[in-house]
Amino acid sequence: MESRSKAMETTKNYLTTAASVAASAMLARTVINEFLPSELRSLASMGIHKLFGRLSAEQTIIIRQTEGLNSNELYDAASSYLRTKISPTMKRLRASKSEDKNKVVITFDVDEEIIDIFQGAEYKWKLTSQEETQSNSRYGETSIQVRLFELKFHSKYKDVMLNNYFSHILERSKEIKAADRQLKITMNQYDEWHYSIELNHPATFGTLAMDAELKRTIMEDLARFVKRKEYYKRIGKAWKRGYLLFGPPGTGKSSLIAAMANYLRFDIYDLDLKELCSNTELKTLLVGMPNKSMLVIEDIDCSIDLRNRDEEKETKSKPEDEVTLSGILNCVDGLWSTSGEERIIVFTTNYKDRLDPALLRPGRMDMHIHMGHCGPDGFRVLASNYHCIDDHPRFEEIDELLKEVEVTPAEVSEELLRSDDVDIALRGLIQLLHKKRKESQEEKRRAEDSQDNKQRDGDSKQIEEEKQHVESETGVSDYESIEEIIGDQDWSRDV
Ligand SMILES: Nc1ncnc2c1ncn2[C@@H]1O[C@H](COP(=O)(O)OP(=O)(O)OP(=O)(O)O)[C@@H](O)[C@H]1O
Ligand SMILES: [Mg+2]
Repeated sequence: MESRSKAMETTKNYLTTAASVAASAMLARTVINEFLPSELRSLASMGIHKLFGRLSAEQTIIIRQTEGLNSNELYDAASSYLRTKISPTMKRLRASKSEDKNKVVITFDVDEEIIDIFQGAEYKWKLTSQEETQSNSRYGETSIQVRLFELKFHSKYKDVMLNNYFSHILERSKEIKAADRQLKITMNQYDEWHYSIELNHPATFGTLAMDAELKRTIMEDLARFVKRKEYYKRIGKAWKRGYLLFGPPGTGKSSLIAAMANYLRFDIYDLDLKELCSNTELKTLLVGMPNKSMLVIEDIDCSIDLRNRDEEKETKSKPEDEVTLSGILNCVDGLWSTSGEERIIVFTTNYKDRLDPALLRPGRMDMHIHMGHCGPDGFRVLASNYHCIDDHPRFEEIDELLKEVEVTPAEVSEELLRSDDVDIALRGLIQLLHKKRKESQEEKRRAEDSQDNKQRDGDSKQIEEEKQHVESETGVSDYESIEEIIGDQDWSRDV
């Protein structure tokens, strides 16, 4: 009896150890032969054969939280990765939040299973926990709980798993961690990246009011850029991309920069050129920037005189005591930071026409983005941001006004924020649009009047000149009388 239960227990243990299925099969056959009546033997043998056929194809890999004293990177990566695979059908989940993060993290609990499909193969994950004894010189033997993942898969996918699946998990977990990371904005003082603060700008492409088509183009451009490491290598170009944002104040240039950083999960390096004394200092700062970061130079037209490159050439003999346009161009062309990769460079300006054509030349800044006044697309986004509405009886009227009136998204936002009551807020906006329309009509009228005045001034000046000319030629001082004198004469021939 004792030997029988021992044999059964051994069989059970073997059954759970997929790596030793062949041995288990042999043992099971022995058990069948020894303990089952002959008529049941053939039936049981067939069943066991099928079962082991299936099990022998299944392999299990154990991924422990720690290996000895070392933490296991693969376990951490799998934890992050599997978090993204949690499905609503799972019965037991765990929730946690640390004080320094403002997010609740959901993970799955011990004994829950997750099935993941990768490159056509099925991987079955289960989190388990087991008690182990640990000897310690101080406390002697203590028991600890060790977490581990059991990963089961068909043995034919073993190579795929070892070569691709684990690296996929490690790669994805890096991305997930990057997405969870708090973004920073770093500023320079003189020639050093001096202090960083958390970037908590809430702008995203979703909340940005701009032409829908332009928004889509920018998002696609960014997404393509980050995927193109190999492409840039192949064409021999630094893995960088430059954007020039231009438009009047309050049209969302800085908001777009924040949206780009939030979208790519890149830190921002906000460079104040006025803090710098030379191109060398500029180089030092660029070299000190990490990968996956965004260099931002706002109001580039105000930071440095970028109008006349010829002047720069003329003063070339001067010591390098300022940041020059060619310094900036080198930074755009990526000459000083060929070691760095995955960089975005963004310049902003309110006045594109003040920039040197060298900076605007094709191939220099990859995309020129015009941030314009608020149109119907932009207004819809703002109405949804501030009042969670996507339609309202007054939208049509507003759309019509927006076609005529130049108003910035910042001005529209301000009106929408004035009241929680959407009707009051929209009424305020309509009043603003009417006021602006009136102002611009008056301005137009004034401009036309001044044009007329100029024309009139010009005419009277011309008349005055003609008068003086006639005076000097004829000695007659009264214009009326000149007309009388010359009468029908051919003036040009006479004069
Ligand atoms: N396109 C936009 N979409 C959403 N909100 C906007 C947009 N433009 C402006 N705003 C609102 O107006 C505020 C000011 O906009 P922002 O600072 O982005 O403008 P800017 O173009 O950078 O102006 P400046 O030229 O003065 O630097 C933002 O915080 C935001 O609330
Ligand atoms: Mg700005």
